[in-house]
Amino acid sequence: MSTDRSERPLVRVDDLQKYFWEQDSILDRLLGDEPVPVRAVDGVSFEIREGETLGLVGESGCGKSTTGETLLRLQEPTDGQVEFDGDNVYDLSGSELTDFRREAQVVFQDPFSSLDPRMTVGETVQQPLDVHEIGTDDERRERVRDLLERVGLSADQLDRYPHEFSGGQRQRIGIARALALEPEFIVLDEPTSALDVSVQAQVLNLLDDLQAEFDLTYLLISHDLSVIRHVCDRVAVMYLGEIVEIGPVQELFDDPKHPYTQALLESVPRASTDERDRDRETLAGDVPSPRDPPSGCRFRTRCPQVISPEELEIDQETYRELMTLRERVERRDISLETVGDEDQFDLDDGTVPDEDVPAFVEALRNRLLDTDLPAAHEEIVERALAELARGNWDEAAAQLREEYESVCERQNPDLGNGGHPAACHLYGEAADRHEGTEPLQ
Ligand SMILES: Nc1ncnc2c1ncn2[C@@H]1O[C@H](COP(=O)(O)OP(=O)(O)OP(=O)(O)O)[C@@H](O)[C@H]1O
Repeated sequence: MSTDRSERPLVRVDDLQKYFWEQDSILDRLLGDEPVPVRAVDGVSFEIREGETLGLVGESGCGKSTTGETLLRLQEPTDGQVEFDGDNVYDLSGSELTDFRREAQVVFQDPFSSLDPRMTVGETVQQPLDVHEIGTDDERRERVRDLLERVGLSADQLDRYPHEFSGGQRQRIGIARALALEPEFIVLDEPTSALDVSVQAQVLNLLDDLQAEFDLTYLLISHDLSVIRHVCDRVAVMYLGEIVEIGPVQELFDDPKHPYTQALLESVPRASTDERDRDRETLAGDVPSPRDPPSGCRFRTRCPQVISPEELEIDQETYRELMTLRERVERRDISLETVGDEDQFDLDDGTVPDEDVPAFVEALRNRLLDTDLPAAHEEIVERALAELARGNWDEAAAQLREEYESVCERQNPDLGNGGHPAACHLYGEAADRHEGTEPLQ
């Protein structure tokens, strides 16, 4: 947004974690199971430079809001550190904490629920001034009038209630309230997502003007790539509680490195049908649960560029099919009872009689895989499926893992440093090893 930016970080987030425990089911508690946390934010590090707008983008549920709220200390962290202007936010108390609460503000998505319906607009905007005991009564009222006019409302509207305003006007009220204490930093959490498209641009322009006028630094949380592109200086991309890529906005849009960023950019709706078909392929599958994220790279279960072991020499599509097969074996998510024609195989004790194993394996293989495999792989798969026929799920999983395990599931790639890092094995050591073998796409 602004052009006059310094490189000095105003906010420095270091390995921030926020886990939630409170949503364990009653059944879990009755059974006395160990609570399993929701790992909403799982070790994120980034900086926000003075005067810049950093965008935080990712699908719903990836931890954007929790990151914003935790770094403002609206939520206590599970671990990690946030420095604001050189001080660790979580160590602050007393007047230092009060100062931080003035300097760092938030604007929420939903102007309907974030404004108290029983308070007039004047009271809403004045409340932070009252709480922090800034100025005399007259000075506070004067400041509220100025603020309302500054955000494009009229000072005559002071005594009205939120329901008398449109969505865009209510968001302006939220912005005026956030500005009341002359903050340095504002977290904008989906500030325009609840607004009509025509109003969105006006509110974004207002935020841009205010940033220049008051030297503000923004963290803009949005799932909307067009908002990010038009407003941000740099962008951090989040997936399942982690930052997978961060870089200058233009560079990230022109040259996205992480397969997740590439998929996000390609999934922006386009006009032509062909493109839309492609989009569906690029971000296939559901986001895994943040209670039990995949091992290694968290995106690997949906990644179209998973790195296969070096010597395999099979294409990406076939490898992806084999990975899916393996995951199903590991989860025991294959119904053996329904293999073949009705009552063809007798599975009374969970195993197939020896003489039926070859026919069972053939029927199961044809049900599970669409692709023809090179002979060596056909053999490996059939051997593993024969273990299933004998009820040996763990052995089948072990055999498949030994042949097909990817570096992407063994190691979680680091984000690294520099101007535009991406947390992906395609850019790490595995990439060097991979060079010159199979094409990745
Ligand atoms: N108070 C809470 N208790 C338990 N789990 C929570 C809580 N708040 C958030 N979560 C979970 O943490 C994860 C991250 O949520 P968060 O709201 O930060 O994501 P988000 O990227 O901002 O998504 P959205 O855009 O939908 O708000 C989600 O799985 C969410 O269900």
